Amino acid sequence: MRFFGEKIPKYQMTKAPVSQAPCQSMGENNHGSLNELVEPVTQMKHQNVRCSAVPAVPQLVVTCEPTPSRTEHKTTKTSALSFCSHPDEESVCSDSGIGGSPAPSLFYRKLSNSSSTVLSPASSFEEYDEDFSEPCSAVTHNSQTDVGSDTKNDLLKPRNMVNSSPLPGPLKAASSWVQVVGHAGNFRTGPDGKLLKKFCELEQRCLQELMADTLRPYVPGYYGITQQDRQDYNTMDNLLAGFHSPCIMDCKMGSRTYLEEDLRRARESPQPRKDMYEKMVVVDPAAPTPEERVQQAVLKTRYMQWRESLSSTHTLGFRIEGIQKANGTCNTNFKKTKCKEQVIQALEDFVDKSIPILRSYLKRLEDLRQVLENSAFFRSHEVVGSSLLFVHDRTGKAGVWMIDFGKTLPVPPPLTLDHRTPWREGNREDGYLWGLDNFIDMLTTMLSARAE
Ligand SMILES: Nc1ncnc2c1ncn2[C@@H]1O[C@H](COP(=O)(O)OP(=O)(O)OP(=O)(O)O)[C@@H](O)[C@H]1O
Ligand SMILES: O=P(O)(O)O[C@@H]1[C@H](O)[C@H](O)[C@@H](OP(=O)(O)O)[C@H](OP(=O)(O)O)[C@H]1O
Repeated sequence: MRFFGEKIPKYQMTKAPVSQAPCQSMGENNHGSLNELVEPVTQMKHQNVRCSAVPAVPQLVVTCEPTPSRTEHKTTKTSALSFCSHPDEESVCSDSGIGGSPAPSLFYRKLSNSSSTVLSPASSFEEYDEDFSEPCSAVTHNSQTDVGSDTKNDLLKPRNMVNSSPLPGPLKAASSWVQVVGHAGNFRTGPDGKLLKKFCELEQRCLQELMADTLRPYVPGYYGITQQDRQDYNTMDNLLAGFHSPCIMDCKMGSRTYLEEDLRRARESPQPRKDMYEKMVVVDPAAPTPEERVQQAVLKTRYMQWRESLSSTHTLGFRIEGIQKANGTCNTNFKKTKCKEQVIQALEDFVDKSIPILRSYLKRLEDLRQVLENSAFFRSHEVVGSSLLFVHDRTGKAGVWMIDFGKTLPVPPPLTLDHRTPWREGNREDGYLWGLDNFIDMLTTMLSARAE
């Protein structure tokens, strides 16, 4: 969801139609549809107007200590609106290792969503604390078992992105961070224990707005832009701070993982991707259509829809992306975790069958649901590809936060979303609350089963 190099995110240039799109018929309890790309929608009339719901972004300047080990000095950010432009920057990772995004200047590739259970580079969280010299290299995950992945490059590139200078004492907590899934090379640990995520203007706008919304306690605190080595980062709280050897789970929320705008772009200028074809056939050789087989490539939206139907995204409105256990074991092999029983089994394993932890998560999610239902931000945004990050440790401390707002878009007023209505193209609904309802029901079921 990164848009490095883009002048203005395309998503902000388009106002999606509200009612004129034809409705795909979808069964009950199914918030997704696999057909959108098969039949081009000719009745849609998109207006290319700038979305007025996007507020002006105040200039933010955050400076931080230069990296002593580097010859390049950081420059102070002067304009919060300018994009970091890395048009030549190669994809930092690829699950397939064969090509990556068709538009490398616009998108960053994803690394860490592995299809296998792997051991974290460090065997336990405590080890990260000791590793002052390379905080992220020890904590950035890579799927060494991903088929076709260019493991050497994948491992090296993220490390090269890391500020490898020794950190002074008070920053020790900064090294206590682990990335479970997501695009490699997107993060750095920053000063004062903060987390730096590669700049994405959409995400910045959301985080800024969220700081003034009732959702604030449920998102990482946002501290503006930090520039390091000529790269801009959004600076945010490290949600793992204060946990000891945490267990971490990333769940992607919603019944849809691509934007309506992505569909429109795919129709207007289809860019079949070989890397996604490869990822697809590794999981299911029979999945590509004959046409895709000839092309040896699939559209991203088609790949995303396939991933949604394979996992619990369509049936439950959320899916588990990855789980890191306290002992450093990391499992990102949840692509086919689809039915309730499979999800419950993964959750039981995640909490190590702990009833108090389950109760804490349930309470936190119920509170979050209440806040979401009344949040001005939430009602006015299509929240796609965002995750809930679950964190607990052996002391019994547990928390859940919303992360990843790179594909969260304001909807054109007066449109508002309830996040439960099944998606029909044009209504912008994302199924977030439907997924949260299902999650809460599942935890409730798990707890009542244990009470029997
Ligand atoms: N504020 C945070 N505090 C602690 N860990 C975080 C935080 N934000 C992200 N992470 C870690 O980084 C991972 C990836 O985060 P995020 O989804 O924001 O990245 P991404 O590269 O945008 O992912 P995606 O592939 O879904 O686009 C999370 O699973 C989590 O382990
Ligand atoms: O989990 P998988 O199967 O590896 O697939 C990736 C996943 O859907 C990411 O969410 C997506 O990034 P965005 O959410 O940012 O679109 C990425 O697209 P990308 O390859 O274009 O980065 C996909 O490759």
